[in-house]
Amino acid sequence: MITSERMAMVDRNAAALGVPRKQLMESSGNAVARAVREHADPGDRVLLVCGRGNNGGDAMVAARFLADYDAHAVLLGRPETIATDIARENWDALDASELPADTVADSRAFALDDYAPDLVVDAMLGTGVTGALREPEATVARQLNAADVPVVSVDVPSGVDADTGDSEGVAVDADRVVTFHDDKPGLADLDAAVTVADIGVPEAAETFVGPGDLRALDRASDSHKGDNGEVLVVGGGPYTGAPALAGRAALRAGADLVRVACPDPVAREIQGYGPDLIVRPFPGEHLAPPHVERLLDLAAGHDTVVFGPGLGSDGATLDAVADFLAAYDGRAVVDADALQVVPEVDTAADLICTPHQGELRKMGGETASDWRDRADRVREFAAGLGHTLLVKGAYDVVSDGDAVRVGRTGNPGMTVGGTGDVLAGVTGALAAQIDSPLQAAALAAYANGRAGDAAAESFGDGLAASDLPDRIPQALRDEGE
Ligand SMILES: NC(=O)C1=CN([C@@H]2O[C@H](COP(=O)(O)OP(=O)(O)OC[C@H]3O[C@@H](n4cnc5c(N)ncnc54)[C@H](O)[C@@H]3O)[C@@H](O)[C@H]2O)[C@@H](O)CC1
Ligand SMILES: [K+]
Repeated sequence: MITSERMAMVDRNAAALGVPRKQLMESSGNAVARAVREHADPGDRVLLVCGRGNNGGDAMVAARFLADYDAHAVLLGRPETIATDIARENWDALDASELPADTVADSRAFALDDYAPDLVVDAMLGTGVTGALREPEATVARQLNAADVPVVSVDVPSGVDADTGDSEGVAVDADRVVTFHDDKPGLADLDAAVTVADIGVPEAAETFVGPGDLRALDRASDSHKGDNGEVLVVGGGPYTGAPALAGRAALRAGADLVRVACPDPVAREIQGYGPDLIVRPFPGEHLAPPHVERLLDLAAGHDTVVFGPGLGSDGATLDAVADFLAAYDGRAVVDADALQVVPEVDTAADLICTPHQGELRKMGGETASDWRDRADRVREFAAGLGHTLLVKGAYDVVSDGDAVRVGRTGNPGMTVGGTGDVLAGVTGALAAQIDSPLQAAALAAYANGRAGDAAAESFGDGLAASDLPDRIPQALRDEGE
């Protein structure tokens, strides 16, 4: 099953892999023509009703594959109003090839009987539908539903929401649906036979995080209306730079506000770095159980907590981490030494754990040299743990115990200390903006690697972790769109 939102991401990722949407449309149209062949005989009259979006484009392609039928394409609207370049190119190709095609500008001009079809291909609207069908689509849908003619719908019956199966007004009552790439949740309860057509989307477009995944952020900024979240970084002790790097990275990944809770001496140093980070010091040299109550209060006012950068592995510190996690029920990123506590602790929190492979082994997980084997193991381990894992490596493997995503951006220069702190901060900020922890972690791995790649262009293997945060904003933009 795939939602329309995820399909749009995968589609963009496929284009980035060199399989553009027009090529997918060609496969889709071909699949539609194959379905026609199963339900009608050569010479039969086939009416292809095309909308002005890419759903219509699929049927325009199909018309080219049906030369041995009496096929006729009807565009609902004037050609100038076709919404996408690739649909228009396919319409122009029909026109230039002098294949039977005409346009219907308004509902009064359409009468199904004029075509006397043996079969209708419904390509008015696909996943791009919003609201109730407008005219002339609504009238055409009513005529199709009233007639005794078999209807094959392209991708989804026109008017039906592919994610929910709902329709706000009239929708096409299809006999058969040819849907693309993967089944859609909204098709399950319809009275139609559903065929899933493989249209040649490489598996890599789903597995490897790509520019399409950046859409998760666009959507997040629509729904949160500018509220990009507040992040609390809990870190510092033996190390000072780590929480500051994580905090700065979280700001650059779009968090509205970042506070760093750290021991007094670390706080004084972080304040010296500049005005961007708000510091909430606690007494002593390192985190310990007496600090936990105050941390919990503080955490309650934040969307996510990034736990771990520079905390160290003092016994009292690890006890404090365990106490915190046992009582916390929000969302947190856990990194570095704090990770070893996670498998033992019973927590209601929603955790994203970001171990490197050594830390994963310390948590009881297994690694493997081949990334595919590693992906299987990470998925199993995440399922057992009940949390999301982002296992760092040349290929970063992300899993919530169900789905797996792999980030393959980045370069060997990033083995320098501190890049993990940056990643933890970016993950915290994205997890404050994106609902799915899997998607937030996957995008964080991708953006961190891209920022590292941009830094390597200037500094090669001499890159430093502090080069990364300022390169995160660009790494979170899709320049190819
Ligand atoms: N990977 C993909 O996502 C692929 C998608 N393809 C096809 O592309 C379709 C999606 O294409 P689009 O995003 O262009 O969307 P659609 O073709 O579904 O519809 C978009 C058009 O419909 C209009 N519209 C929206 N709501 C309406 C309403 N209630 N009444 C009347 N008109 C309405 C819009 O103004 C727009 O012009 C898929 O369903 C599928 O058929 C395929 O070509 C291949 C690959
Ligand atoms: K359709």
